[in-house]
Amino acid sequence: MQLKESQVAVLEAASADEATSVDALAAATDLPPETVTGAAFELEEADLVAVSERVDETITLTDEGRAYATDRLPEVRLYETALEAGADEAPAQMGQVIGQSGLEGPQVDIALSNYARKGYGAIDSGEITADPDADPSVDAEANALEVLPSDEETAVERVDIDEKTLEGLERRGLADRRESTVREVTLTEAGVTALMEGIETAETIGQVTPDLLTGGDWEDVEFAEYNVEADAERFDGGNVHILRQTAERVKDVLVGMGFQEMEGPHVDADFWINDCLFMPQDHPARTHWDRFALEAPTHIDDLPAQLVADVERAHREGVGADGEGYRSPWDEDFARALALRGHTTSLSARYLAGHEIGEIDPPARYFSVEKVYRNDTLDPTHLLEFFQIEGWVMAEDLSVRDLMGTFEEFYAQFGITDIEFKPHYNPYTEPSFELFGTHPTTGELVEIGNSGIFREEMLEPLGVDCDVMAWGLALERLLMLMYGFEDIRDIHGTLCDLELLRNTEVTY
Ligand SMILES: N[C@@H](Cc1ccccc1)C(=O)O
Repeated sequence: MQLKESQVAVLEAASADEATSVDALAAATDLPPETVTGAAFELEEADLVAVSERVDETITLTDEGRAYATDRLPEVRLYETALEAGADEAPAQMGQVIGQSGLEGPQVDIALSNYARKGYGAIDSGEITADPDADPSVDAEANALEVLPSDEETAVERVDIDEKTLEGLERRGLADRRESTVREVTLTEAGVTALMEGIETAETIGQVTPDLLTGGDWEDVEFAEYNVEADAERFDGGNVHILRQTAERVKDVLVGMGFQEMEGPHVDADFWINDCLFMPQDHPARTHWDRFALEAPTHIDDLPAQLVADVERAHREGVGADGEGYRSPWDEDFARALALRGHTTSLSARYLAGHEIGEIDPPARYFSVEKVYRNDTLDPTHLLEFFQIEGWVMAEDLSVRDLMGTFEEFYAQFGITDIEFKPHYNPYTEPSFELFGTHPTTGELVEIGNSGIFREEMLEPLGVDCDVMAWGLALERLLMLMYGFEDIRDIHGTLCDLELLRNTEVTY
């Protein structure tokens, strides 16, 4: 029998009595694992070996995990120092204990945040106590760090550590879990017979070289076949960001619900952002604290004169027999100031006023999924810019039931079926509702949007004489509910979670 060199090597290294892993065969034959896998499959085809497959989970320590495996966990070091300082008898000064513990930088925070959680003691107004009954030798995380292998080479198959502890270590970034397919090769009877009868090596060429081509040898040699199933190195290619993917899904869903898309400027006149929405000019959101003003140009050139007059009248005098308006100053120059839009309701105002695509007749439904800008403080749920899912429905007779039903239908498409509503106030809607959803891992209520039915004072000057219900929903918060991350910075910016961005598939 004649076989390729790699096949002969694998056949000779394999055994009929026990299964040998591809990695072990690679070590024994000095061939790369992908070559061994290829040869094994070819031999299996010829019935000379059997190949079995299983998925193994390997767990390794990260750099930080390795450091704690040697130096001990920060919270354990804090506990031991606290004991030395007598904190099991009387509270000790925290600053002093930390100083003595030798903990530095971020390790201090890590120690503090795990100390009480693990029952080592309490920390209160600058003082620390140590629970005399706590016992670091039964600390599940500390013990796990000791038995976990420290590098890929010695990574073991699923060690005997309970799931909760492993999850804890992973969350703290101390251990990494990875799944891999392990293939094992066993000689078949035919394989054993073939080996006994003797096998000749037929040389095959894996790669065409310039020498082969110029020398003409390519005509005589045998080329190896491609094996598309061979194990290959893990490769992380480019990917559409999940925020962008989800924005596309949201658009698809809304188009499916009969909505048309609005477009408009990111920088707009306060007139469209605020005045058309019956937002008084002295509203706190209109101060320089909240908005990003433009340095140049500072003002829009022109605004529709009749509309400006109608909006000004609504602000000053109100609308309808009982309307009172704000009876406060209204200044066209103030309305013409340019800013980055703080919501995309500016687009709704432009479209409803007939300023974009002409007069719109009921029934009509419009949406946009676009960026808005707010001068907020950065925290786990706020960024300076985010995507708003804006939308409105214009019809003769609309009620709160239509509004709630629309949200239920929309969010159900993303698997979210427990929306809650809270009465709210907006100058431009009455009634108004905030929307909440439940975070899938923390169980906390997360605000996901704001909505309502546009009031007369807004619609009359815009020339709309039927009902309009409307909303602005946060795309990033929808993502939070879908994928369970807790910090918006996991998907944005320098702190983002690359694994999450690489591995998350957007489904709906
Ligand atoms: N503009 C509101 C959302 C909204 C739009 C339309 C009607 C009601 C509320 C916000 O940004 O929070």
